[in-house]
Parts: sequence; structure tokens; C-alpha cells
Amino acid sequence: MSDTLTIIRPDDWHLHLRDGAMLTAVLPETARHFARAIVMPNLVPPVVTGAQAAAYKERIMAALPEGMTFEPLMTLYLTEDTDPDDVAAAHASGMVKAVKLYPAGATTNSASGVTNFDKVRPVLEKMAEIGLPLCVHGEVTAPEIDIFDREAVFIDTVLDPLRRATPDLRVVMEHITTKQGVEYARSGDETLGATITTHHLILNRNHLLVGGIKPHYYCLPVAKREEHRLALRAAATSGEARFFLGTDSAPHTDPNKEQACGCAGCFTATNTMSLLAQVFEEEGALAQLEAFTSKNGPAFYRLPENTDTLTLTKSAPNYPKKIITGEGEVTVFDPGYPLTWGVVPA
Ligand SMILES: NC(=O)N[C@@H](CC(=O)O)C(=O)O
Ligand SMILES: [Zn+2]
Ligand SMILES: [Zn+2]
Repeated sequence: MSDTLTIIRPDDWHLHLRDGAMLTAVLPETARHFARAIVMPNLVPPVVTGAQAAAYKERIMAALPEGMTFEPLMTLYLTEDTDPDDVAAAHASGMVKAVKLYPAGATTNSASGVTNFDKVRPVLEKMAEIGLPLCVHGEVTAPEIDIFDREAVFIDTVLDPLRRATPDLRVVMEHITTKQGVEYARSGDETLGATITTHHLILNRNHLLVGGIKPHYYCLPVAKREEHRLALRAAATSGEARFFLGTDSAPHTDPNKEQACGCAGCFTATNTMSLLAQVFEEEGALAQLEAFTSKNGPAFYRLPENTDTLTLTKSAPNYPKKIITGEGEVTVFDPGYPLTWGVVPA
């Protein structure tokens, strides 16, 4: 087994960059290793229109340190008032690469999300017509549904009916966390993709809850039983075109994580490639890392693969424990074991 691995430069197909001082601090953490990212629109207020996405993209590019290259792939936050023609124009300009569906109340800053799916039908039909993917946070929000069942129930009661009603709609199941998610993704045709986060390959719900609650392991969808983590590892390392990396790196300051009602989100932008190389090596699948991080995503999004490379080497990396931001400190995801793969600086 060789001690270095060179892959096509990776992309992150699900990323939270936030805005303002937080954006400035976290953007280099992604741009250091990743060429592009699908940028989530759940700002306050959300990025709903093409004009808002264009302005957000300008703020991202203005925050990029000199000498770094990075391409933000913009998304629009789907609301019941979204205008199909605005979506089509934003797509036609090449700026917007996906529309994001949050069920109302499902996660951080999702209050403007969808409650009545009939109201967004014209937008979904337009997207199917123009081939623009819908990225879905797949959890139901009904209070009577157990939080550990919310993804599986969403698949049966919302996602499958939605795909049957609009069969040409291209859909990405974002941050799948269950074996039901893996099975459903596999059951689809080429209109269906699924992102998997780094942390859901590492955590099960015991890591979150046994021996004291770990606020930095709390994210949505919440980590599930071990059997689900194993199903995700098998899917991610399979090389199957359906599955690609979406880190869902979601920075919140430490005070916002470590409190009586802590925010959901794991910040993995900094060390994701090291974490993934170790996971893939453990699964005997280092040869599939490139498919997961650098090939399957562009293929689904109908974009070219990156032309430059990233080299990983078998030596303990040295990442900061926290990122200092203008809003406060953000803890970098700590898997609880030493990392064994580093990234060779470009
Ligand atoms: N994943 C999370 O736990 N949090 C994300 C929102 C999301 O992706 O659902 C965030 O924006 O903080
Ligand atoms: Zn989400
Ligand atoms: Zn997310």
C-alpha cells in the first residue's frame, strides 16, 4: 500500500459558508482543498431570488483570500412564493446550479421552507423541464414523528410521491443518514443522487450521547444507529455514481453549540479530506475516494471534473482545534482519534 494518494481535486456538494465575518473565516478552510462547492442558501434572510444569489456570490468572491481559487455553485432557497421564471433565468445565466428544498422548520434557518407542496409544483415542473436539480433536506417535521425516524418517513411520505409526480425532476437526497436513504438512492434511476457527509461516516448516536452529551457531534439529520453508519460507509466507498461527498460543514460558534439549546451542525471543512482518507482506508477502499469526492458529483451536476489534483500522504496532519472568526471561535470536528492522512500543500 502506497503512502501517497493523488486524486482529482475534490468538490463539496453541500456546504454552509454563512455570511459576513463567519464567511471570511470559514471560506479559506474549504478553498484550501476544494475547487467548488454547492453553497447552501439558508442565510437570514434566505437566498431566494436570482438577484440575491448573485449578490451572495459576489460577497463570497470578495471574501476569498488573494491567491486562492474557488468557485461557489449557487443555490436558491425554495419557498411557496418562488417564481419559476426567476429560477429559470438564474439557471440560464449559469450561476445557479440547484434549488434547495427545506421542509418548514426542519433545520437551522428553515422557517421559510415549504409546508404545502402543491404551491411549489409549478417551480418543480419548470426545474424538471430545464434539468435543474432539487437538493432536498429529507426530514419530516411533524412533532409526533420521532427524530430518528424523520428521514425514513420523509422518503415514504414526501420524497417518493414527489418524484412519482414529477419523474423528470433531478433530485439530490442531501446528507443521507440511514440505510433506508441508501436503499432508496440505489433504487432510483440517473435522476437521483445522494450526498453523504464526512461526520455521518464516523458517528453513530452513541458517540453523541454516551458518556455525556457532545454538542459538537449534534447535527441534523441527527446521527443514527450503528447499522445506518455502516450502510453509509458501504455506499460512500462503493464507487457507485449515485453517491458523492457533501460535507454539510456547518459552522456555529462555540457559545451557540455549547448551551442549553445548542445549534445543529458539525464543522468539517478544515480536515474533511484527512478524515475521509482514513475512513476509506479502513474500508479497504482508498481507490474509491476519488469517485466519491471528485468524479460522481460533477457527473451528476453535468459539470466537468476539476483539472488539477490533490495529494494526500500517510503522515499525521496538524489541524487547528478551533477556527477564530469575527463572531467567535468555531470548533473543528474532532473524531476522537488521531488522524493518519495529511494533505500535501499545493
Ligand atoms: N446540518 C446541520 O446540522 N445544520 C445545517 C443545516 C442543514 O444542513 O440541515 C446548518 O445550516 O447549520
Ligand atoms: Zn440539511
Ligand atoms: Zn446542510
